[in-house]
Amino acid sequence: MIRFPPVSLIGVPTDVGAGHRGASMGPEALRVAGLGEALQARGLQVVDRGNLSGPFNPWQPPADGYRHLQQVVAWNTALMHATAAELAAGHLPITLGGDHCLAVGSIVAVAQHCRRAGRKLRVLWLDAHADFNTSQITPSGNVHGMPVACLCGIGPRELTHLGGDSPALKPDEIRQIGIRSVDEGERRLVHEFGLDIYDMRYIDEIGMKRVMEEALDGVDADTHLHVSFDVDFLDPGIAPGVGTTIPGGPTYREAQLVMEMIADTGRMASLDIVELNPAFDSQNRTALLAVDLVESLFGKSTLMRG
Ligand SMILES: NC(=[NH2+])NCCC[C@H](N)C(=O)O
Ligand SMILES: [Mn+2]
Ligand SMILES: [Mn+2]
Repeated sequence: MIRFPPVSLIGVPTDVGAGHRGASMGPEALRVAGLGEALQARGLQVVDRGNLSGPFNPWQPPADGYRHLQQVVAWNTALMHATAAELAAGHLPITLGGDHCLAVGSIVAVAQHCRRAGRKLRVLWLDAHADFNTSQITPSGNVHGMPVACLCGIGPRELTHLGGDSPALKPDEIRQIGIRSVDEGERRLVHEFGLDIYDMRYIDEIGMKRVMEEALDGVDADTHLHVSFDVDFLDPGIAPGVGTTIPGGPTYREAQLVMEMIADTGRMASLDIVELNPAFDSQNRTALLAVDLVESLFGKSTLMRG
């Protein structure tokens, strides 16, 4: 049995970084699907901090390559502070998104926490997308397609400097898994930065077990493992409730294996659950699936052998 610290749920009802409205209903859908109760049933101490507040946004078209940049900055600033407070208290923060632009705020706080404690950081980015666009190359202007680039130091100053002068992440601290949609210019940039990407072709060829062994290689007792779980990572056949569905994602079994192998490390210390969009879901099934997978992240297993 892995021991986890008390878990804090931080709702962040945003869709300001997305191309469709509705991810702002994500935190409530996860609550309705029983996330808190499911973790409590696993013996965890869970506190729901409710939702952060931020600017109301009338929906606007992109300006200068970004949609809603100022609102994105405001929400991320709030999330960064909330995450930092939970980590300082020794808790395991779970961001209930909200769209994936939020990973800037959560991961900046996580990275600062690790630097201060002299701990190693490994980010696992579970996603259909690399989220490595910039205002020059984005096809959409949606900031949820840019957080990894911002964390690595390229993007609008307000986001690249959210936590101070140096970039929050070094490219070798992140592993991206499940990737199957990368835009033209984004592809070049990803290669330039040398990001470690386990795309679906690679997963097909070598299998999820080996992919996870590689992605988790080097994670040790001194590593803080942050999981950024974009629900569109999953195949849309099982997870239709997202704004940007890309076919050909991991199956239920593959996703379970990912979560179980992360749990086995015993090192997960923070988590984002993002991009759930109830407006595209039916009967909350994608939220229920996310809760099921998060239970596995926290050690629920049907394993009989071994
Ligand atoms: N977190 C996400 N769902 N990101 C989707 C990004 C889609 C596309 N690459 C874009 O920049 O617009
Ligand atoms: Mn995505
Ligand atoms: Mn994403």
